[in-house]
Amino acid sequence: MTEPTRAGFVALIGEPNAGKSTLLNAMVGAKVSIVTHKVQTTRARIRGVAMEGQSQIVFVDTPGIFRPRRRLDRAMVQAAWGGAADADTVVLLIEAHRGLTEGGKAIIEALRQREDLRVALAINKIDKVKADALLGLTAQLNDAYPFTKTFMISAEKGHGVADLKAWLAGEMPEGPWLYPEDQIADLPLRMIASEITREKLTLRLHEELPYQLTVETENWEEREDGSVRIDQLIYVARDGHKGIILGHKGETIKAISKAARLELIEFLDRPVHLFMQVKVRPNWLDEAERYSEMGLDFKDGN
Ligand SMILES: Nc1nc2c(ncn2[C@@H]2O[C@H](COP(=O)(O)OP(=O)(O)OP(=O)(O)O)[C@@H](O)[C@H]2O)c(=O)[nH]1
Repeated sequence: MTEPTRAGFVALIGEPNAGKSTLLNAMVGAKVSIVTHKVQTTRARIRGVAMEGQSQIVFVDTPGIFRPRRRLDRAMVQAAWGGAADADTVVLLIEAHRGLTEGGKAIIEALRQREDLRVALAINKIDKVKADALLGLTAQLNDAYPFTKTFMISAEKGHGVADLKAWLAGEMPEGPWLYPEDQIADLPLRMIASEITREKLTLRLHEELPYQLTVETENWEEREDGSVRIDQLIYVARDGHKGIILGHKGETIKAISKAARLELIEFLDRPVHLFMQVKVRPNWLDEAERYSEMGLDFKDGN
């Protein structure tokens, strides 16, 4: 007899930088969500689809849950909790070397308020600590919350990822698959292209600036010769920011554009012509349209 098909949603939650995007990419086996060393890089509720036997696991990669101050931050937190509430299973990532931080405690406190959730614990970055340190941390975390199951993983090195994935597959409810088997992400290609450019900007620019800009893919043109022309706009809040992104004689934006183009060529597997323009829009952080482009809800007021 063949196994029944299963399909469901898994939300990855945790503090910024816990390794959610890295884990998602490790399970889906392709780069779908941008990964950088900087915190709070994930804005949209990006999904990746993983297959394991007869199970289809749809991952919701949520923005790090943190204390929101600005409107954009609040929209991100809203999206994070929205992702958790829709999920069949939630996986909380805690960094092994940081242990139970104040931020981690706040998330656990919030989880306690929601009895409907099934939450597994994944202690990530175990490559950074000694094995005996993990026992104490596991006990401490399981005292703080009744996790369905505990995993010790290194999302980056791949340790424990297969076990976690196999377990999640078994947790998915029986039902038909939600996506075609070969589809890895339901993000529109335009959004993936914007994310790739935003990642390159984040890697290249310093400090706060990456959080004060947004990238939109305005035009996507498939050409007869098999190549694609992509036009992107980078919105910044200030003139000064525009100058930084352009750099001396346009060198910075050229380097960013080149890096993004190379990645797009690899991702799309065809020639790419990429054009970027930087626009100053003092109020982009308060414009509803910018939010829907990022897959976030815009709330009136603050
Ligand atoms: N040593 C080690 N580093 C890891 C591991 N998993 C992730 N990292 C690193 O931790 C950093 C943050 O990882 P991300 O996957 O971007 O974290 P995130 O939780 O998605 O972050 P936000 O998008 O800011 O919420 C990156 O530099 C990763 O390479 C791991 O298992 N071991």
